[in-house]
Formats: sequence, structure tokens, C-alpha cells
Amino acid sequence: MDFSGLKLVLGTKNEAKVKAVRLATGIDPVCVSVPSGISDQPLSEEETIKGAINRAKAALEQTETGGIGLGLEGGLTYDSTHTQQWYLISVCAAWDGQRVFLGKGLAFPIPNEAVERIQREGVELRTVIDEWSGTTGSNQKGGAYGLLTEGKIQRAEVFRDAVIAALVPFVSPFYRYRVGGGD
Ligand SMILES: O=P(O)(O)OP(=O)(O)OP(=O)(O)OC[C@H]1O[C@@H](n2cnc3c(O)ncnc32)[C@H](O)[C@@H]1O
Repeated sequence: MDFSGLKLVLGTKNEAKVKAVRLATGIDPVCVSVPSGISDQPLSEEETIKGAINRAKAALEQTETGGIGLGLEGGLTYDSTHTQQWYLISVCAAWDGQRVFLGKGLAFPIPNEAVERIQREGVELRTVIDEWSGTTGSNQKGGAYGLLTEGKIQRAEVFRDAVIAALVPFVSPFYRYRVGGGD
């Protein structure tokens, strides 16, 4: 898959997210700080998606040369149906000014105790993960994935797959087909 012709504007300077875009595309994105327009700690898939799209749109707005805006957002979602368990999700939105696509990275179980603390104390996941791993800035490094898998999965890798998924429709010929024929 060749992404080399794309101009990418990423709505954050977070190191794990910048690395994810590099791993996904081989491109160094232009990075701009933008607001996500949602709470600092999203607690549903819907809110996480909204944050990713807001970031992608705000990022593209900040550039005069056009291209594709990328918004990467991490969030938590509760499965009340099957497992009664909180999951961390990592979503990428890609927006070219006309179309938006989402890539949803791996959903990973997060100890419910962590989310209970987040809700009780009003802290963010980063704070809990920093504490548990005895480090700072975990959200710029391996993240919760890195801590819980003892390094087997890194935050940048999860976002890498989400970035690829969100960008493929802009470059793959398969998405040019129309149902019922046409071009
Ligand atoms: O610098 P920006 O781009 O704002 O990224 P962020 O990591 O601070 O923020 P996100 O909006 O992606 O994630 C929402 C919150 O969840 C935290 N979070 C998400 N995924 C995480 C992970 O894998 N490890 C630690 N904290 C995580 C994150 O630090 C935020 O507090």
C-alpha cells in the first residue's frame, strides 16, 4: 500500500501518535495542537469517535495546503452486555475536506478498578497508568497496552493499524467501485 503521495496533518504532537503515523505510512506528518472538543477522558465509543473526528477536521483547517487531517483519540468504553468490562479503544479519523473514514484500533480490557478510580477521583487514564508503571508520560510511550502486555503491544502500534484502516479508502482502488456499476 503506497501512502507516499499523501500530505498528512496530524492533530496532536503526542509522540506515540506521531510514531503511529510514521509506522503506518512512512510519512512525517505536519503536527498541530488542536482541541478534541470532548472531555479529557472519553468514557464511551461515541465520544471517542467524536473527539477523533473533531481533531481531524481542526487539523486540516490549520493548514493552507490541504491534504488529509488525522485525528487520533484514545478512550474507554464499557461492555455491559457480554463481559461487564471496561475496554480501551484507539480511534483514528481521516478527513480530506469531503469524506471522513474511521479506523478503530484494538479494544483492550482495562482493569475495572482503574476506571472506577477515574470516575471517583476525576483523574485520567494516563495518571493511573503512570502510577502503576512508576513512570511519567505513559500516554506518549507504550501506554496502557505496553504496561498490561509487558511490552508486547505498544500504543503506537495499535494506532498504526487504526491509521492504516482510516487512510486506505483514500488510496485503494476498491473504494472507487459503485454498487450497481458505474465507474
Ligand atoms: O496528547 P494528546 O494527543 O492529547 O493525547 P492523550 O494521550 O493525552 O489523549 P487521548 O485523547 O488520546 O486519550 C484520552 C485520555 O486517555 C489517556 N489514555 C488513552 N490511552 C492511553 C494509554 O494507552 N495509556 C495511558 N493513557 C492513555 C490519555 O492520556 C488521556 O488522558
